Amino acid sequence: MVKVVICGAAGGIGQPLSLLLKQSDLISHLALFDVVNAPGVATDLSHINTGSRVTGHGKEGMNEAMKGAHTVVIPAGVPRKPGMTRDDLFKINAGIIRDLAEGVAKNCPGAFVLVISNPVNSTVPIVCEVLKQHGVFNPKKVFGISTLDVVRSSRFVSEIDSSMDPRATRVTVIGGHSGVTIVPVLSQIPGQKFTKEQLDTLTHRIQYGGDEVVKAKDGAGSATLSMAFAGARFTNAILEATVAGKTGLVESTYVNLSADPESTAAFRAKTGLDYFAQDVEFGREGVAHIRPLPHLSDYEQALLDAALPELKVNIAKGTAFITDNSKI
Ligand SMILES: NC(=O)c1ccc[n+]([C@@H]2O[C@H](COP(=O)([O-])OP(=O)(O)OC[C@H]3O[C@@H](n4cnc5c(N)ncnc54)[C@H](O)[C@@H]3O)[C@@H](O)[C@H]2O)c1
Ligand SMILES: O=C(O)C[C@H](O)C(=O)O
Repeated sequence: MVKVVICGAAGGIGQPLSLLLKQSDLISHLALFDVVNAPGVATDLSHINTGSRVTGHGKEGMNEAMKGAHTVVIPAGVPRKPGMTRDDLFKINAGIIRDLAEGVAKNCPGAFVLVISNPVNSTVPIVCEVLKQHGVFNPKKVFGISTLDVVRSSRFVSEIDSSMDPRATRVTVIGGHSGVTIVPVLSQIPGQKFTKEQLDTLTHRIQYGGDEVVKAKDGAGSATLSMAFAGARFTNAILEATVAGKTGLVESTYVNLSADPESTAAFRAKTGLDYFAQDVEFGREGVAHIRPLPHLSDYEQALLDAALPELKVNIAKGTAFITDNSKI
């Protein structure tokens, strides 16, 4: 039995993500949890003729939804409006994520937890700290989904150079998931010959792609459909590795670096960071290996240097929200 829970399943991301995951043959039970409209979304999806059973769980139904889950995907919380940063969402989303992480600790302590809710740089540390407090933290099983940065990179690169197939062009994106903390490693794309001007354009577009959508939606939220696509791609990769035992799957994702202490020791000592997005190889237990940093061009090294201070602040803020009672 493979039960996957979507928290925030009736939202802008939650609905299309649930639809995409309803198509997975690796899921036997899709449990949709939301404080509004979950039963309606679940009943609708339950008529689709794929193998999984779908259940809906409203406001009081978190424990029931999470009981025995294999994987918990979290797109719950508020999205940005024009003029806001992701960090501006912390005030509301931090408490939501803390409560959901409590639910994981109590109901499915061994589950894989995939965090979409922003600010990802801080919400992932919140989840990890809550699980630590309950004595059930396994760093190999908690992921911040930064796949949308990778998806955007592949697409935007192909718009500048039409010889690059957006489906086949894999771009490693390191750092975090907000503005300057998003560091695309474009120099590693085989055969790339971008000019400095193209690199500037591409890098800015990848770092601020989220703002492009927020602006275009003009107050009606942020990326939902492209995020659902990215979230389904990431969740399917986790399921293929952990349920089906498929090897060789790699995604850039934001993780606690203690998931692979050996491979990340030098980087942690140099930067003092406990969380970072990097290419991760998946295995039966989740993180099998965090790859060493790819070779960075001088241009990318400067981007990384600019990312580190903000990342550090974001991580400390999420961590303190759980560990420092004066911050609650
Ligand atoms: N990681 C990424 O790349 C990425 C991309 C896009 C959006 N996001 C983030 O995802 C989050 C959701 O975005 P959206 O557009 O789907 O928002 P939305 O407002 O459309 O949906 C959020 C849903 O969460 C539900 N919710 C709120 N509190 C809850 C709780 N305690 N338990 C369960 N459900 C709860 C709401 O009822 C709503 O249905 C935002 O924080 C947004 O910034 C992240
Ligand atoms: O930009 C946002 O607030 C949503 C998301 O993080 C994105 O990158 O689209």
